[in-house]
Amino acid sequence: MAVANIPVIDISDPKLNEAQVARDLVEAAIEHGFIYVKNTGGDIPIDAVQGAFDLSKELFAAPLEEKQQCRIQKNNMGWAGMQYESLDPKNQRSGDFKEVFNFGEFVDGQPQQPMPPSITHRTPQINAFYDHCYDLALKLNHLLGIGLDVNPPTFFRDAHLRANGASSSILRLLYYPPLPLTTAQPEVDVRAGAHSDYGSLTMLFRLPRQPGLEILLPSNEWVPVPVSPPGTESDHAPPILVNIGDLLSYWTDGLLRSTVHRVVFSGGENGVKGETDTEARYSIAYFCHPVGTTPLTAVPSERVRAFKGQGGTKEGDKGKVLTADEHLMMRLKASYLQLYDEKDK
Ligand SMILES: O=C(O)CCC(=O)C(=O)O
Ligand SMILES: [Fe+2]
Repeated sequence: MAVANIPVIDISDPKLNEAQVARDLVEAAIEHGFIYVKNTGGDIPIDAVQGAFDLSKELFAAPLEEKQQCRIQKNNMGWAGMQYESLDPKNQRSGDFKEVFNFGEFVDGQPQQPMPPSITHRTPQINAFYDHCYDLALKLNHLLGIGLDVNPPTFFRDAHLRANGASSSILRLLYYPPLPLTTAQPEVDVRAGAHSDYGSLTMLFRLPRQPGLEILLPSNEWVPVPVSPPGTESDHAPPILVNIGDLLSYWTDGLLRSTVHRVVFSGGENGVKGETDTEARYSIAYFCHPVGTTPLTAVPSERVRAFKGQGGTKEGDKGKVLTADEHLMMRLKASYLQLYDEKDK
């Protein structure tokens, strides 16, 4: 079966030509909205990724009461249980078949949401992994600035610097239990409903042989995104999957593509060869957001300007410049109706 034809890019080899890598990254962001970033350990150590998955398994195995003490709040931090979130409420029969835990930005090494007591001893490890993701996200934002000839090329990177203020960036651990084979659950249809991400960009870590992610092509066809695409099978770890979020697409007037994706029970023969979903699936996403007060003003890039001139879109644009936080709030309200309805009354 067809699989997504997403380019694999190596951004960590110091011998590579930075300008060329940046152009390749931008072309992939324009055409696909998704990019595989080779995971050589140069940016994020391989054992840090493995350690984060081990921690995730420990966290989701913690007693339910511990997790319930950390329920997700309006600040988008904390734990959400099975079928709480519905990423595609109009088309789903039931909530997403998954549990998640969202970590907000750490402040002076301290988490900003309650932690299940079983994993508090691992706080420094989560903090360190968060920082690795932050550093890589800065690098990617810088490369996008270079590839788009933004003046200055640090335009996007600077908008993400912690030194300039707090952001809504989130490190999210995801756990998708297997579908019990013995119980007929016709109401369970999807692991994560169709959606696009809200932030500037997302970095996704997956485990070998754990399929399920699909993207929607412009032809309206769903195709799987293999964990280990051709050419990466013998790497020490699968590539990090990077995708452009709604905010960066909005900011660039739609030039960079925010692609709709979902996680399905892909089942035997429909899946990618060598990948199976009879077991629990774990993934880790880092949702990168600019500093909350960043105004999403016109991007100083000829390429972006020319695209806007050709009719690029800015959904929701009513002449008012939104800040990064205002843009996020608009998107969150749509998928956490339950939370916002209860609290806004
Ligand atoms: O688990 C995955 O592979 C993707 C999750 C995802 O798309 C999300 O949480 O936004
Ligand atoms: Fe997503």
